[in-house]
Formats: sequence, structure tokens, C-alpha cells
Amino acid sequence: MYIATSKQLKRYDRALLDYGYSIEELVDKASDCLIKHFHHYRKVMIVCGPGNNGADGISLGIKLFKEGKEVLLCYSGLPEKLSQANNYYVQQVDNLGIETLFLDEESLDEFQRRMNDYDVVVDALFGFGLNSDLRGIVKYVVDAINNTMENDVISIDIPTGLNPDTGNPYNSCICALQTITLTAYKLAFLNPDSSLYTGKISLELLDAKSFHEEMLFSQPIDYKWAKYHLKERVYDGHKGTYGKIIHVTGCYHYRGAALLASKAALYTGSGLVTVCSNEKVIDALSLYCPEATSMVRNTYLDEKVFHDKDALLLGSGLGLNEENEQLMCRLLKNIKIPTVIDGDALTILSKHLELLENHEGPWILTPHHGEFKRFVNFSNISEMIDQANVFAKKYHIILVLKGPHTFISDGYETYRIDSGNRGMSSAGMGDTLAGIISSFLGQGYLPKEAALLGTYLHGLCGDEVYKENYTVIASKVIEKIPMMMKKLKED
Ligand SMILES: NC(=O)C1=CN([C@@H]2O[C@H](COP(=O)(O)OP(=O)(O)OC[C@H]3O[C@@H](n4cnc5c(N)ncnc54)[C@H](O)[C@@H]3O)[C@@H](O)[C@H]2O)[C@@H](O)CC1
Ligand SMILES: Nc1ncnc2c1ncn2[C@@H]1O[C@H](COP(=O)(O)OP(=O)(O)O)[C@@H](O)[C@H]1O
Ligand SMILES: [K+]
Repeated sequence: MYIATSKQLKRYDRALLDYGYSIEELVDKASDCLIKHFHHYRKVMIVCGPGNNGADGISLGIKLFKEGKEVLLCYSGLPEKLSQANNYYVQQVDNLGIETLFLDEESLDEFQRRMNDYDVVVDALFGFGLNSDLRGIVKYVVDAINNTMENDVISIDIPTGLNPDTGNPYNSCICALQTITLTAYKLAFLNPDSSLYTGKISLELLDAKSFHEEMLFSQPIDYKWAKYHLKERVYDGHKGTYGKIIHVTGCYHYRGAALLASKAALYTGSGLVTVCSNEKVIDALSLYCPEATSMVRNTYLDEKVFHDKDALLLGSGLGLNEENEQLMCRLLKNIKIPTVIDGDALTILSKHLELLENHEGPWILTPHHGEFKRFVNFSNISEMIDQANVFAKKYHIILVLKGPHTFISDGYETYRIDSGNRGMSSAGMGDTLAGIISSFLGQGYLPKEAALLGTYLHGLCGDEVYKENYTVIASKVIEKIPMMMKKLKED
């Protein structure tokens, strides 16, 4: 299964056309996938918009009519505004004598009156092309279907009125019993609230050349993946086997960040975690996480301390000041061990892009959407995902773009994490994630694996807490790490 944004889906269609398919042929292939979902209906009303989603509906209607079903095609698009494929299929309908109804203010009553004569209403008004509120007759039609239809409603590709990227409704949205989605899962469907509109989702793949990977559609990272990739601890392992890592984190004002990150790393299985931080943090560390070793962060931090380390975490709760900026720049320039760059180190890095251009060691960057905006500009989710891929590829880094279903990209392949929940939007959660990833990195996992496994495990622990709690705090997530790792391995 693949997950795609609306921009990616548009490009996908473009790629199919460039490959040599005609749009009419693609619509025909789409309706071939749809038809099997309608065998048990006798009377079918199909509500068609002006674009290719509407064309899918018309092509489906023609096939159902030819199978002997009673079909009513309702058109909402003005004849002069129809897409090429839509026009093509409208002409075919005219030749076949299928009953049609043009939807306007005058016919709306008839439309509403006749709706329940049909076993199913098919929503082919808009697909992933919709980009704003519903206007005019379409809004009335959507509201009429929601308010009047007592039998089944099935949406083609995506319920009309659902934002294809966020999963939030526009000003009105079809509430379907089932959505038959084409080619890929829409990003919208990851938002659990969208299920109110989609109903059950069935994915259908067109019998055409696949461009899923070329278009950088995302693959889900799930329990099975994590179980497979989490390594067994070995019989004769010792603390050196599981990595020595160092965290340059925390400051007087943000003591918790360093504490949470180090505890998370130890619980994830690191052999040795050294915290390099402010004196106050170090004092607290002996109580909160006595297993960690520590060093007070001086103005001049000798780079020798990094030489025997397997991974480095920079920036969680570090604090922004001139001294820290100089320190981060020096470390980012000179230290070549695998590094997780989080929090304030990201802010500093965004002001020194030359460091990104010239880095040698493997880097994992963990910005949330706001932090990512300091690096690149975007105005919506689709654009953000495009930018994220370009960014990861350009700078040869692993990008962990935090948020619901955190997005991970190395610029060549992209992933969506199938764990985590809305209870987790609280301070310290990102520090915990950075600690977990740094641990896997130090344990010898490849950077991409460390990012995927760490982010999945973080969400999984959060989900475990969320089962019995309305809110989830970082300390509780950390407490679950060892148990959930054991569960993953033994389930
Ligand atoms: N590879 C695939 O998955 C294929 C998908 N197809 C279908 O094509 C659909 C996408 O078709 P289109 O790109 O033509 O888009 P839609 O049919 O979703 O929308 C038509 C057009 O409406 C305009 N529009 C956007 N917001 C509007 C608003 N608020 N009010 C009025 N008009 C608005 C846009 O210009 C858009 O292109 C998919 O959802 C799917 O059903 C197939 O037909 C072809 C192959
Ligand atoms: N609504 C949500 N659904 C799923 N995960 C979330 C949600 N909100 C936050 N998270 C997760 O919590 C973490 C928050 O990170 P961040 O904002 O950097 O926190 P902080 O800097 O306070 O530690 C990320 O891993 C993110 O994926
Ligand atoms: K639709």
C-alpha cells in the first residue's frame, strides 16, 4: 500500500499520460476497477462533476447500464466546462440513451425526490482535484445527499468535500458508506476523523504502469515492519555492543529535555549514554537517570570526547545564545559520527546552510513542521512533502518531519509512521523521540532504520499510554519503551 498527497497524484496522472495512455483510456481502467463493487445493486444514481472524477462516474454508469442496471446520471458541470474525458463520455451517453438529469436550481427538487428510488447514490462530483469550499449547486447536492439518501452512498476516489491532504472537510462533505479509492491511499485517510466521511475504504489499482516509487509515494511503517527490524540482543553482549552515545543537550531553562532524551536512550538499550550539559542538568541527572554518565558543558568542549562515541545527539533543549551557536557550528563542522540534530541545533543549522552542504557524517534531522519552515517555504501539506523530499535528497540527510503519522524521507524513498496519537502533543515528546533515535543510531542501526524504528517505537509507546489515558506525557512514554520492545520481539 502507498500513501500520496494530491500534488503527487496529479503528477502520477501526468506520468501516465506522458507514458502514452490517453485520459479516456485511464478513466476506462478506473471504471473497470469500480464496477465489481456494484454487482449487488439494481438501481444506481450517479452524481457526476465536471472533471475526471465525474468522467469515472459516467464511464461506470455506461458499464452498469450495459449490464442491464437501471442508471440515472446526474450532471452538475456546465457543458462548456467539462474536462476532455468527461466530454468524451457524455457524448457516449447521448448515443446510448441512458437517462440523465442536469442539476440546477430547477431540477434540485426532482433530484432529491427521486434519490430514494435508487439502491445507491454514487458520488463522482470531485476527486483529489477539489481545492476549496464547495460552491453553488454542488454544495446543495452534497447536502441533499447527506440529508435525504436513506440507502447506500459510495464515493469514487475520495468523498466530495474532503480535503485530500488534511482529511478535514471543506464547508460540506459527502458522508459515504464506502469509498473506492484509486491508485493510492490519500494522505487525508490517515486522519482518523476522516472515516466519518469515507466509511469503509477499498483501494483499487488501475491495470496500468505503476509509478508509485518514482512519484515518491510513502510506504507505511507498521508493527510488522518494526518487529522484523528490531534486532535481538545477543547472548554475549556487553555495554560496548550497544553503543556509546553522547548527548549535547539541555540548559538551565530546559533541564527536562536533556533528562528525557537520555533516559529514553538508555531505556531503548544504549550501552552507555553521556550527557554533556549545564551543571543544574547534571545535578538532576543523578536522581532522574543515575545510569547516565555526565560532563559539564564548558565554553570550550574538547572534540576528543567524541572520538570513542558511536552516535551524537545535538540540540534538544540546548538554548539559543551566541556561545551555543558557536559550539554547534564547530561540532557540526568537525564531528563525523552519526548525528541526530534536534531542537535548537536545528534553529542554528537553519542559519548556517553551508554546514548542511558540506557535512560528511550521516545526519538525521528531526524538525516539526514549524522548525522545517525555517529551512524551506511551503504553504500547504502537499508542498511541504515535496519540499521535504527535495531537501533530504539535496543535503543527503534523513529527514524526520514530526507530526501526526510522522513523515520520513531520505529523498529517494518516503515513509509514514503508523503509530502515535493526538494525546502526544505535549512538551518533551520530541526530546524523547530524539533520545530514542540516537540510541538506535549508536547501536549500529543504519541511519534510515534508526529513524524509522525509533519513530515507530516512540508512537507505539505513546499509543500504549493512550489506551487508558486521555493525555500522554513524555515520561510515561519512556516508561513503556522496554516493555514495548519486548512485546515487539516476542508477540
Ligand atoms: N491514476 C488515477 O488514479 C486516475 C484518477 N482519475 C480520477 O480523476 C480524478 C481527478 O480528476 P481531476 O483532476 O479532473 O479533478 P476533479 O474531478 O476532482 O475536479 C475537477 C476540477 O475541478 C476544479 N475545482 C477544484 N476545486 C473546485 C471547487 N471548489 N469548485 C469547483 N471546481 C473546483 C479543479 O480545477 C479540478 O481540476 C481522481 O479523483 C480520480 O477519480 C481517473 O479518471 C484517471 C486515472
Ligand atoms: N497530534 C499528534 N499525533 C501524533 N503524534 C503527535 C501529535 N502531536 C505531536 N506528536 C508527536 O510528538 C512529538 C512532538 O515533538 P516536538 O513538537 O518536537 O516536541 P518537544 O520539542 O516539545 O519535545 C513528535 O514526535 C510528534 O510526532
Ligand atoms: K468523489
